[in-house]
Amino acid sequence: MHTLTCRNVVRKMGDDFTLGPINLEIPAGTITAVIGNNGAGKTTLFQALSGDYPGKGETNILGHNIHSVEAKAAFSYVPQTFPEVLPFRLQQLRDLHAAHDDSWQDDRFQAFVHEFKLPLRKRINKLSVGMQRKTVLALQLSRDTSLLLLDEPFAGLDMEGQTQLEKMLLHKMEEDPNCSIVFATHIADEVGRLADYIVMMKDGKTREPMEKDSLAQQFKRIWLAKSVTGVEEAPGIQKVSIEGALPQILTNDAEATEKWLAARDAQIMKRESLSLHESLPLLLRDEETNGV
Ligand SMILES: Nc1ncnc2c1ncn2[C@@H]1O[C@H](COP(=O)(O)OP(=O)(O)OP(=O)(O)O)[C@@H](O)[C@H]1O
Repeated sequence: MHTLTCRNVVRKMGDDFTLGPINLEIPAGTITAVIGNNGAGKTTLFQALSGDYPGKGETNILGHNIHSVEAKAAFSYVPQTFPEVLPFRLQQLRDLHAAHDDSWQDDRFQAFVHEFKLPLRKRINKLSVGMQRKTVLALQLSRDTSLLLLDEPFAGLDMEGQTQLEKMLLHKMEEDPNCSIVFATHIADEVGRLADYIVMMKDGKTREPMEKDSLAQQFKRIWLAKSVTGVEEAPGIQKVSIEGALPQILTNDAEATEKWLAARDAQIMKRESLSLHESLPLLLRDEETNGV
């Protein structure tokens, strides 16, 4: 079952940038990290997924069109900027949700207020940028919804806040195993700790979601017993260097590289998977080279 489906979603932004066409399916019970370099279109994608745009194509949440009342009730959205809440006080927004929002969970809200130490009676535009984000996270995550769309939710949070948010998101998944979370991030550690899937963006387009764990199989560092002629041209090769006396290669397609090496009787001394800190930038660089 899919929590969110997108069919041929296209949004033109001025003369220079077009989002899509986006075709995307987010399975129930999964966490997906959307990654991409600055300007790749992540925020524009989140605006499109939330129905916050006049564009083409169709987005459904739990089978309901994004513009329907049913769909609106089924997801929470934390955008990158939120000018509409700034003039209010958190208490006023809490009262509004408590009175009119069937999905509102006040005990969860009180827990957020306590954890994030949120002031209820101060105008939100008088809070620091990080506190403003915590405020909007508290409001949106206190709604009992099946899909969380979070555009860079960790940006601007202090270290304690990042850890708290991470715990809250994992707790939400435990409480509601059919819930889905889609979040944009530039932080490899958050991808590592939270995501099941990674969706990569470049030039307004998304690639097929890939399993995070598959990256460790694909991206490897391999040490060879001696130099192999033409190894720079082997499939998947990202970099060839000498470490100590041993030639070292980085590959984004370990299986194909090792097949190529085996055909030349090259001896492998050691191999290790790359951390996400190393593999994600290579993945994004690869996109720059190969296109999507
Ligand atoms: N209102 C607008 N009018 C015209 N172009 C826009 C508008 N808003 C965004 N864009 C363009 O859309 C493109 C994608 O921007 P977007 O903010 O979605 O990227 P992003 O991946 O979220 O970037 P970042 O990682 O820096 O947050 C950029 O080239 C940007 O200039």
